[in-house]
Amino acid sequence: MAVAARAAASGLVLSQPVTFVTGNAKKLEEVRAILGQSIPFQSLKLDLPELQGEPEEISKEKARLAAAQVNGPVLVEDTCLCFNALKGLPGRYDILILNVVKWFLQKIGHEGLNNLLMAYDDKSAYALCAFSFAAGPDYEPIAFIGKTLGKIVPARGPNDFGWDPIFQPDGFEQTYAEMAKEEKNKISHRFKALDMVKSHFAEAGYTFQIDNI
Ligand SMILES: O=c1nc[nH]c2c1ncn2[C@H]1C[C@H](O)[C@@H](COP(=O)(O)OP(=O)(O)OP(=O)(O)O)O1
Ligand SMILES: [Mg+2]
Repeated sequence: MAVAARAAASGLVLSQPVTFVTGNAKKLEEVRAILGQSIPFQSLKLDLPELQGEPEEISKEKARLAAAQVNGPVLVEDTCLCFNALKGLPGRYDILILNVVKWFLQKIGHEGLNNLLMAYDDKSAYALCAFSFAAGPDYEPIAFIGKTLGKIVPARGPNDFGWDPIFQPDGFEQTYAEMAKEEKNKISHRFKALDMVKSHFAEAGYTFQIDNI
């Protein structure tokens, strides 16, 4: 394929679809539903190092690594579940939890995450989604952060996507898992971040000129 991206008077011309880097089928399903036809993309699972730090920095670094590997435009995403009760603890444990939630969830399960908060009155939490877009290896990534506030509850609803059964968004009586997919996709952390991605694409005037070579 030709050069990944080149500057043009009307904005950036991308000569290949954006590669959305993920190994998570459920995420991909939601990203497809939310983006619709707005941004041409394909998905790719890449094994990138799990980084530590602030969500925005982690995300941008992931985009840099991915853009170098793909040699084209990339979109990466990290999702975190953060517990406000743990904020007071030393060492940024809220951030630690969110970075390790994948294996943490596998190990201790929904009940374990509830038990973790048993000692605290504050069950409030937020779901945070960090997307970063890099137009190519020579472009600085841009981060988009979406946040949905809620609380941790005993699991309710189908158990087919991560911590959906234990997260009840503020203003709703249902957990993410109990909500219809279309409902979740209207209010979720992922929706909010992707909405910013879409606006950015529209405002920056990116165009796609994709030739099948
Ligand atoms: O909307 C969501 N609702 C419920 N659970 C979710 C959601 N989004 C991510 N999750 C779970 C999956 C994983 O247990 C953990 C960290 O996710 P995270 O590391 O970003 O995803 P991943 O490693 O499975 O896929 P990827 O290849 O895109 O990094 O949170
Ligand atoms: Mg991951």
